[in-house]
Amino acid sequence: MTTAKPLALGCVADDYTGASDLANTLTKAGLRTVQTIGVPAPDLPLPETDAVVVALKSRSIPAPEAVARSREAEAWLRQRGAAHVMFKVCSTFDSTDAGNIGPVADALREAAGEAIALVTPAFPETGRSVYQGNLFVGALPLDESPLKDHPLNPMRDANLVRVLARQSASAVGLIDMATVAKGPEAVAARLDALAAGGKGAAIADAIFDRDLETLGRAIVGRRVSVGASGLGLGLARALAADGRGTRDAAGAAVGEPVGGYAACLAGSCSQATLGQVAAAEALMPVLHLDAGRLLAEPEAVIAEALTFARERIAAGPVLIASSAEPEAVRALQSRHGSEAAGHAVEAALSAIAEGLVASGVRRLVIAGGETSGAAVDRLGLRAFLVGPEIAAGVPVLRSAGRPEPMLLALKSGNFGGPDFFARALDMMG
Ligand SMILES: Nc1ncnc2c1ncn2[C@@H]1O[C@H](COP(=O)(O)OP(=O)(O)OP(=O)(O)O)[C@@H](O)[C@H]1O
Ligand SMILES: O=C(O)[C@@H](O)C(=O)CO
Repeated sequence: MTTAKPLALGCVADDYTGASDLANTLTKAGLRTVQTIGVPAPDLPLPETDAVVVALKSRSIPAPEAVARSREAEAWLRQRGAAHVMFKVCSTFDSTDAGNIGPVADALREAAGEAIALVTPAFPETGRSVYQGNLFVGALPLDESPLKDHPLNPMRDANLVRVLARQSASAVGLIDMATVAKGPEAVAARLDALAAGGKGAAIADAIFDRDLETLGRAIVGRRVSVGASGLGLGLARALAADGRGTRDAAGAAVGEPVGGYAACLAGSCSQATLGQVAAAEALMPVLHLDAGRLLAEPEAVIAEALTFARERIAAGPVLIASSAEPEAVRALQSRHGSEAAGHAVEAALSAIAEGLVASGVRRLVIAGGETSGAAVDRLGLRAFLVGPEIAAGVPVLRSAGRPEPMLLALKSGNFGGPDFFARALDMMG
């Protein structure tokens, strides 16, 4: 990576859509940002940038591997001058009692030589708020939201002090709203008091962007933090205010149209994505994959999906979806196991992505974090420049380091409105 000035901010994201979400937020807040896929190889030419988000696919892998990959990314960011490294996690705190938020946060805090790390997934733009340590998705506590049915990590407890403590070696404290409302100095003092009392992590309340700006100002001079894009917003605004940003950062040029065909893939089973797939039926040909048959005879299902696409993409975009309602997902998982079913479907969708690109697709919309990660890895994409925002948390991305550029949209499962696929394709045209 060739960049002259030291990075204002380094970020390590635990999935690709989350990385895009954060890169979008940082760009809008005034930091020119590049998203890389993994730690970039030395030969990867990248523009001068204020921030780098290193995207990993580490949310649902064994914790020791997630820790190793995250520490490698953190070290790379420090070498490029990042004084602060933020570990980007899901705004719905997607994790299990095995991790990986706790183990990775512990490791990055230790690597940074910090006594305590502030942690908050609050992201008001998408309706995520934290109060008394409890995470709300809209008006619902996390454990009453659709996230309770997540295929890989169903969230069954809204109290993040408890959730993080179960997966962390650190004792976990709380920075409550009353403290946040007093301003950054009060937050910093509370952090130091918790550290003195033996806490290694502190869940911070936040409901509005102003709360995140307070948190950003409180920790911008420290070396590590953990959060979703809301905390990224707070840090970016603090850094931009200190002159560390770029005036025209928002919506970095996506460059000339990339041409080629367009296609959409959906592996997310979130309620938002299910609604988007349903809305797409009126706009483009949609193929619903039979996940049960896909596990039994993947090659046949992949070949049929690519035939479906090849017969139609010259006339316009198509959508290929494995997305299903929770009860259907649970039925498949009960027969094959959650991880095995998930990984098999991801592998099939990534093979379809490869076949689509081989058939001339250069504009690709993908719904789902794990699904996006599998497809981007299969396509060998190495980095992205951040373009205009399609929907909250989802920018247009232009591939970097690829002979024939592509445009992508990597949509977190819960993000976007019913017209997301249409909006994305329109902005990538
Ligand atoms: N019909 C299905 N039955 C069972 N599992 C499925 C089915 N379709 C997709 N999956 C799996 O469900 C998981 C969906 O995870 P993914 O991260 O892609 O979406 P998401 O969790 O909604 O998005 P995000 O991580 O951005 O919130 C993947 O492992 C995918 O392979
Ligand atoms: O923070 C979020 O909700 C998203 O960026 C995400 O991480 C989904 O995988």
